[in-house]
Amino acid sequence: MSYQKQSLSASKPDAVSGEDSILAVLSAEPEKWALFMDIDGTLLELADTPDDIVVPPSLPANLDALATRLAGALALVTGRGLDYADQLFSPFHFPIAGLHGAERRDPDGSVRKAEVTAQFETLKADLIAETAGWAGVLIEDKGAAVAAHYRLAPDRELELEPLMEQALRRAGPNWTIQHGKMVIEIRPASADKGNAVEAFLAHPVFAGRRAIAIGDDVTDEAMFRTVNRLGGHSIRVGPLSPASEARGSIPSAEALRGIIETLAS
Ligand SMILES: O=P(O)(O)OC[C@H]1O[C@H](O[C@H]2O[C@H](CO)[C@@H](O)[C@H](O)[C@H]2O)[C@H](O)[C@@H](O)[C@@H]1O
Ligand SMILES: [Mg+2]
Repeated sequence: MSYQKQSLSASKPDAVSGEDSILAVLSAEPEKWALFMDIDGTLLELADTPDDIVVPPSLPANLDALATRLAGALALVTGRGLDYADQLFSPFHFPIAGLHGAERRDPDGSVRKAEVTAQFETLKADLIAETAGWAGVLIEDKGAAVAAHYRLAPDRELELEPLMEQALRRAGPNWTIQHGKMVIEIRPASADKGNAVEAFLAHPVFAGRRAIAIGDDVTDEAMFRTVNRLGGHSIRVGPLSPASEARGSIPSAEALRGIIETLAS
């Protein structure tokens, strides 16, 4: 398997050099690193709808073996709801942040969930009703967040934008808009993926380690900025882009799973 090698943090004298790779770095000194990975588009290929994703049967156990090698310093950081994302990797339960950072389960098992107000429940029901006739548009109810997907109806993006902006005004200041791949979401404003990474790093299992964050989308930029600031490595799945603050890249989810499998064995 091949993957792009980039100068990951050239300005830092102790940084991993451009000739190194995530594989080499993690293999050489697993006790020094903490790994934060996004799910959709990063560990898994994107699918037409949220429920159509496929988790390769070997992935959960490979993640568990890698987590063991990192002494537990591996977390999933996703826009999915925590419970939904968690069951994808059953029977394992990794430290996980859901709803783009608003929900979190720490290594000690303690769970922090975002509050769903009655007003937000009404708003979600209204969004479902308002888009009922929009063929291909899918409203994903994630509890304290809601996503309007238009992957199967790309022409609807321009109509969904004002609809979601209007819904955000109804939701109030505790929520914010999150754009993503063929999706517009309203998520809790309380935390982003960067905040989630920092919260994990404060936990004894992760503390003192340098962070590697791997993601593919706009929401992952928050954790890229955080790990860059903290002297870690930011890796984008897909080509490097001037629009992204990621400093390294891996070509595909399949390539990442290959790296995980190698590290797990
Ligand atoms: O942060 P992530 O783990 O990458 O989650 C981001 C969103 O992923 C899901 O939507 C995306 O993947 C779907 C399945 O591949 C795809 O159909 C959709 O177009 C993508 O936007 C998920 O449904 C969202 O809730 C996540 O926020
Ligand atoms: Mg993603």
